[in-house]
Amino acid sequence: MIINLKTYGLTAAFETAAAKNADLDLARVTAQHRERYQVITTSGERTVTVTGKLSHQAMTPVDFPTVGDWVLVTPIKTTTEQSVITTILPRHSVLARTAAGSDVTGQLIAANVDTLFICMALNADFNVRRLERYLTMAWDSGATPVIVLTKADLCQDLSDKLAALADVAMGAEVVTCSMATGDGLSAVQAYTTAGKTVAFVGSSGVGKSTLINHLIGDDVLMTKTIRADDDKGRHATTARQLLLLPGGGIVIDTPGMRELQLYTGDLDRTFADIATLAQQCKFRNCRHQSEPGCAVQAAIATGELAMDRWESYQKLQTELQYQGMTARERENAKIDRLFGGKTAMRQLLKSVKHR
Ligand SMILES: Nc1nc2c(ncn2[C@@H]2O[C@H](COP(=O)(O)OP(=O)(O)OP(=O)(O)O)[C@@H](O)[C@H]2O)c(=O)[nH]1
Ligand SMILES: [Zn+2]
Repeated sequence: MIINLKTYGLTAAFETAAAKNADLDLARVTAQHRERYQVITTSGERTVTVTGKLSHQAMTPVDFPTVGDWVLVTPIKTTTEQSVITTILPRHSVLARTAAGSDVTGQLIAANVDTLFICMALNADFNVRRLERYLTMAWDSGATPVIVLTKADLCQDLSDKLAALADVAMGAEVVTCSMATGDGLSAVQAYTTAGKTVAFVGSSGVGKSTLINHLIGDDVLMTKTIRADDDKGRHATTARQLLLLPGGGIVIDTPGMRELQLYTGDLDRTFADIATLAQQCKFRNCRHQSEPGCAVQAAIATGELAMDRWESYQKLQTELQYQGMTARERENAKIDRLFGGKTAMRQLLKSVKHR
């Protein structure tokens, strides 16, 4: 079977770039698992690594392939031969994160994304300042941002919110949708046309997975629903990190995108049960570890407070304490990390060269 790589987003520019090395196979990276990459070629999927030369010459993580990259791989002529990536073709967009507190380590999250959906829910999550920040960074990545306002069914003052947005949209188009009613799904689909690569960013819980599942279709949606209680479900669904949509578009959903989501909620409100318990601890500054008279640990012991709930609270709390920054600073820092983008990456490369 011969696969038409245009289905996977191949454009004339990449085709031309690849033609200079006719002895190599053109491929797109569909998933990454540490040093191993899953790629798609005209002859099907392959698991590959990078050549020693590429690895040796790489100065920073941006020199390694990432999901969405177009690469050249060595052909396989015998069944025992192992195909390797020799070249990464120039990227037209790159989503990256830079490590906090360090300017030399960065990590790519995805490459060659055409449309970046910045998702924001039309409930308490709605925050114009945050959106502004996301947009600035998104334009820097090379991808075209589209603002997707989710959960329209929960919104009573849509026109007010749209008016507040108008000032900061910076030329980005705005789409409003609700997956509860299905309204606006077709407006999102209008961007996921044949050969176009899209990705979704936004705070946790705004409805990205729900939207992606609607784009993929009912079958996948069902599997996801069945797996909702299984905390391994997420990994199962993201094993393939570049997905083809039935309508012809391509979605990139890498674990890296998920890991860097912003938690913007109010911890004490989201975890009111834990806040109430904490007030009953013997010591006011109880850290709820092994202090005597700790009501939180007591509740975990009796099962009144589920361990995984306590763990997710701690995880979010750590996130909120992120280097002792204010909520605003922390949020900005996280967005900066998510959208290291070209500018940051260029600086990153420069700083390495100057060592
Ligand atoms: N009312 C309403 N709820 C929605 C809508 N879309 C999603 N939800 C709900 O919002 C919750 C979070 O949705 P997800 O799709 O998991 O959100 P996410 O952005 O993928 O969040 P993470 O999984 O943390 O990355 C789920 O309970 C959904 O059922 C919507 O349009 N309206
Ligand atoms: Zn305590």
